[in-house]
Amino acid sequence: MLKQVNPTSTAAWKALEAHFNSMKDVHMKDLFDTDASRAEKFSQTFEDIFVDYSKNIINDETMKLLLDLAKETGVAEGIQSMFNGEHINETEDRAVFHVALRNQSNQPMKVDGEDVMVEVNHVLRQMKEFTTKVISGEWKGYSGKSITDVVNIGIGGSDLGPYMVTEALKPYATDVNIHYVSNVDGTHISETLKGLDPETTMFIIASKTFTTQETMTNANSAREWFLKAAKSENHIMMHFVALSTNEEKVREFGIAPENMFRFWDWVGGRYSLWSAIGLSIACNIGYDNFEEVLKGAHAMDNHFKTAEFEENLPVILAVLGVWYNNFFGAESHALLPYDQYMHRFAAYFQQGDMESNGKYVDRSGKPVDYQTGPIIWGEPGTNGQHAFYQLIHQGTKLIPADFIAPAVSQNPIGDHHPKLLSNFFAQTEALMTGKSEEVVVAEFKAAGKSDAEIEKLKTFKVFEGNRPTNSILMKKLTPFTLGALIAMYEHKIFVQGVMWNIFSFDQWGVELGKQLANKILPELTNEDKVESHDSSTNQLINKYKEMR
Ligand SMILES: O=P(O)(O)OC[C@H]1O[C@H](O)[C@H](O)[C@@H](O)[C@@H]1O
Repeated sequence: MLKQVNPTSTAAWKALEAHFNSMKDVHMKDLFDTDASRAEKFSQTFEDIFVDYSKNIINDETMKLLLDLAKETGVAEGIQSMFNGEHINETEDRAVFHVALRNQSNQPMKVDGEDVMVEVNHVLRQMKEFTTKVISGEWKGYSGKSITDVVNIGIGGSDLGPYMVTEALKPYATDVNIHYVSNVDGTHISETLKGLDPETTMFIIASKTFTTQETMTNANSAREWFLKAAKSENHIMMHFVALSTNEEKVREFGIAPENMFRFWDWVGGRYSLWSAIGLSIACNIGYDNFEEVLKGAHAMDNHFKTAEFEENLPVILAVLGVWYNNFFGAESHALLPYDQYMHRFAAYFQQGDMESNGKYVDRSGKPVDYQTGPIIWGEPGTNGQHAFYQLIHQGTKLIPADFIAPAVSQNPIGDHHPKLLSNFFAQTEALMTGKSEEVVVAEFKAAGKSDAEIEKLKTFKVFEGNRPTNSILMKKLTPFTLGALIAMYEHKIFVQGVMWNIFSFDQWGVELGKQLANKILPELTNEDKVESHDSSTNQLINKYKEMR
């Protein structure tokens, strides 16, 4: 079990508060000027991933105290508890065992005394068999044609991970086209089905619970669309498979058990791309590449489990986040991949991080009196530069950011990649060094501006700098590297949750809206005036009924 420690009650927290007072006005530029070994010291390599975290407002003492905080709050014990399969998701009384899904070592991993690897490997074999048949064309649709298009219907954890990964690994895609439908907005499925042929389309209904309104609605519409052409319900088995933990509901929907790919309650939705939920990934990039993703994650799991905190990438990134979140008062954290293929990376970790650590009640059930999870956001570079970087450079809010890029482009045309990476390096440099008034004035003078003009404009052109960034450089965005990168962020989130004394693996906060939507839905289907809500909600519902 995770031990309960209020982080603010620890000796390390108190020491960090005092230390913060001595660091808050320090400029990183001075830290670099006075320590030639700084970049090397605050960098860490893992396989093909190089992380430079030297552009943070930290010194040796900061890192020592932050790692002390991790130790005092029980991170080492927490890691052990997770890998031991303990029920650390206490409010749902479940283990948190996605690490078993990518356990490529085949060492037994037990939950409640049972080795889960037998079933995990069984489902992986089932996935391999299925995807090999689909990709090779051996799997035939009802009219005898091979499958050309696979549509994954799911939402949240049953959509974001597979969608992000298939986008990120597009260069590895086979001829099977992949589509994702998540939104209950009829537009999403309608637009997706346009141009698809029922004879050659396979639907993957991905839902851990198999009760999610959006997914079931989309699945039913897909079924109708399919049956319109296929006519007979007997044909469903050739075109619909299910990924779920809920066998009964899958059967009720009309999907045969042999077309069901199982996973288990110890797999959290937002940590499930490694499970059967990854079937669309394997259909798209092939099973062997999917296995490479698992291998990369497994390698990161081993690093996380065994590396000293001083060299432990997820731990280092986690404590840096705590530093800004809890001492500098930063509200958000930006993920900025300089790789177009990673355009869904921030969206994926919005769920990963915010659904995990967006909690104001601690593990004892009491409201916290300190900040927990940050707002995660971001867009791929260089698009973000031309949109929101102004605020990162000169706004009033501190926004720590991770810059992520591959050294080798999958599309090395002309000088695109050096240009892309020159922007990455320039932005992180500029965010750190800024631009002083002296430099601004000198530039104006060189351009022949008058003293009056300089006086009028100079403050607008000054950059304070001292904006913290982590630079994550990988050799190439391969399935293995992506797997490791995702696992690194997953574990970062876990470490932060332990340090904040919250439960990172439940998500009660999404329930209320769902409940109310279920209450409102029947009110929308009749002509009665609605009066059962607050006046604003009544007004909106009645307005909608008037307008439709
Ligand atoms: O996979 P499903 O059971 O359909 O759940 C899909 C999503 O539903 C909810 O929104 C949960 O908060 C998410 O964590 C989950 O990923």
